[in-house]
Amino acid sequence: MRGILGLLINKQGEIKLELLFARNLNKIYPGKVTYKALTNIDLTIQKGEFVGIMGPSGSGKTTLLNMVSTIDKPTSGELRIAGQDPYELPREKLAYFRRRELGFVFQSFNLLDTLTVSENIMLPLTLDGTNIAQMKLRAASIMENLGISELTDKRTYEISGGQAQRTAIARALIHNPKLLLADEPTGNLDSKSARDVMELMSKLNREDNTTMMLVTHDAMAASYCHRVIFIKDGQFYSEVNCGDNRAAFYQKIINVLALLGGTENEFPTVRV
Ligand SMILES: Nc1ncnc2c1ncn2[C@@H]1O[C@H](COP(=O)(O)OP(=O)(O)OP(=O)(O)O)[C@@H](O)[C@H]1O
Repeated sequence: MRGILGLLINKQGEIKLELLFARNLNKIYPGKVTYKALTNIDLTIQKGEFVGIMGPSGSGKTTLLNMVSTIDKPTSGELRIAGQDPYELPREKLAYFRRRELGFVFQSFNLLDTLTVSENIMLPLTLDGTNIAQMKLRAASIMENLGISELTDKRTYEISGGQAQRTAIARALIHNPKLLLADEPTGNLDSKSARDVMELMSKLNREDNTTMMLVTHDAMAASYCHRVIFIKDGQFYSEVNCGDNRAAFYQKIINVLALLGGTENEFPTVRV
């Protein structure tokens, strides 16, 4: 039974909060030749879940992420984040909703070179007008939690890729977003740093119950999720669940990727 605010009561009588609820999402890109990038996508993510999205190049992953991140409106379908349809909000409120409720982590880190690590992390709070002492406290606390306290005064060009991604994750989480959206967060990292970043995301998900959606080509990264949804040609293809054996989950992901096809270099599946 589904109520308001995304509350769902399952057959066992447990109350679950649907952080993300998407039904029948369709996206048609207009143009001389229109292109249907997503067809009837259903996706539900419950509070505290860590969900991966995979699929070959051009399958619609970024399009889906853009819909969920409220950057681009679906052509049709229903979307709610924590019970709110973001596209019902007027423009200014939508920008505020995106800033308050969502956190973003990108492949290219998107840090500002002119700022120190801690200034980068505090950036979302400066936009909200939080006072400086409070911002510094919050930044120090999250940096300690993410193991990057020693980077406080460093500039972004003085830190490694793995440290830059940790900084970006700290920045994404400093305002306690309801949903963290990560787009290929390991795409620019060597395999050791990639593992470290995924370990960190997994820890944040477990310990802080942070809800996460991860778009990736990387089976190793995806194997840190609770479940992975595969899309192909803009449509749902299949879903695999982690269960309690991550090695077996990794193998299941590899198997689906093999069935999905794609170019040889598309899925870097060699990280075991
Ligand atoms: N603005 C746009 N206008 C027209 N077509 C687009 C637009 N953006 C994406 N597409 C098309 O929609 C399809 C899905 O693109 P999308 O970027 O979502 O795929 P993807 O799975 O993220 O791919 P990749 O893994 O290569 O990043 C592709 O065929 C792409 O060419």
